[in-house]
Amino acid sequence: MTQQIATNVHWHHGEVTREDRNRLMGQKGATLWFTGLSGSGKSTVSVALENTLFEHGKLAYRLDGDNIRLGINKNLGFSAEDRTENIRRIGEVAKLFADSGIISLSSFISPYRADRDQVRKLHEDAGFDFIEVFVDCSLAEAEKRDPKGLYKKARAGEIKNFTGIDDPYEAPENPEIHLRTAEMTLEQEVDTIIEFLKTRKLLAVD
Ligand SMILES: Nc1ncnc2c1ncn2[C@@H]1O[C@H](COP(=O)(O)OS(=O)(=O)O)[C@@H](OP(=O)(O)O)[C@H]1O
Ligand SMILES: Nc1ncnc2c1ncn2[C@@H]1O[C@H](COP(=O)(O)OP(=O)(O)O)[C@@H](O)[C@H]1O
Repeated sequence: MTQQIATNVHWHHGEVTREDRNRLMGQKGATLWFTGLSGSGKSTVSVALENTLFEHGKLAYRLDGDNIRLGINKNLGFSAEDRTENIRRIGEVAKLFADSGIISLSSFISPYRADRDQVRKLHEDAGFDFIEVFVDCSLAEAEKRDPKGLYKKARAGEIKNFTGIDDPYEAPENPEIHLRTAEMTLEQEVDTIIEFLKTRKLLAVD
């Protein structure tokens, strides 16, 4: 947990409440957290889900590893410390999205269980839904797909500390949603998530 350095700072409350925003949006702000190996399908599933939600008048916003690392987190690499800081910052951003009434789709390898649990706590302590989605396929399958050619480079020693090759991935023990992407179609994966969101009553407000 990064220490608070600035002192004498306090959260400033507005007059429009979280519930007001949710009513305006006709949905409940929440965070879906996609975790899995590179090439497991995190981005593919979140893009398809965003499309389906949009078609149904629901607003989601994707926070994606590569995109975030080109901007807000461009000063971070892939050491364990930097991955932890990457996830910490994204967790805070996702929480702001949840507060705004938007459903954020956060797709990061997020290899460390403790880092994901920290983001979960951040959300749940503030009363936000945090839905961990384990995007699961074997290393062999991810390597066979190799959509960006990164496994090939990692095997050739051109990328160091590559998750699954010479860096760890700690699988979720109790994710809300478990997608086995070598056995399910993309459509089944999206349906599974939509059903879960409906069960949690996140796609409507009373
Ligand atoms: N060493 C190493 N290990 C893993 N991944 C690497 C590495 N170097 C670059 N990349 C590319 O960066 C993407 C992963 O970034 P993340 O922010 O999701 O990583 S992490 O959560 O901080 O572990 C990852 O994206 P995805 O393939 O979409 O997972 C890769 O494109
Ligand atoms: N059932 C499936 N779900 C998701 N992706 C799949 C599936 N079957 C095959 N794929 C392919 O696997 C690759 C996953 O890549 P990507 O979504 O970029 O993964 P990640 O974001 O986890 O790195 C894509 O080329 C996608 O077409």
